[in-house]
Amino acid sequence: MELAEKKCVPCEGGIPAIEGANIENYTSQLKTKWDVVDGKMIRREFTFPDFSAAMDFANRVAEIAEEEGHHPDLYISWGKVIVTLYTHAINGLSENDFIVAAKINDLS
Ligand SMILES: C[C@H](O)[C@H](O)[C@H]1CNC2=NC(N)=NC(=O)C2=N1
Repeated sequence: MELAEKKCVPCEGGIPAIEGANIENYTSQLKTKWDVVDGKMIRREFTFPDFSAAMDFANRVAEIAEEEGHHPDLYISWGKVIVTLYTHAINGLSENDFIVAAKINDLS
């Protein structure tokens, strides 16, 4: 099943983080490139013509996050949104991060 079709599973810890070569297995399923940061987060920068368009995008990301119960860190500035995903409960990456990334990719 495609990542974008999956639903996040509530995570309160107790599962191993996705690491090493397994991260590549997931990033390769994403339709655009997300950078892997410190081996435990994925990040993508989105650009827009102005602040308002960036804010609109961030609000659509927020809707996905609330629907999925899994929340990215968002940096919003003029014409730019940086989305960082990791699973706080395990201080690393879980499948939830890649599911939300795939759904965010489908916004643009
Ligand atoms: C039970 C519920 O799934 C958790 O509290 C969720 C909420 N959103 C979350 N978002 C992220 N990014 N990491 C988490 O560990 C997390 N935990």
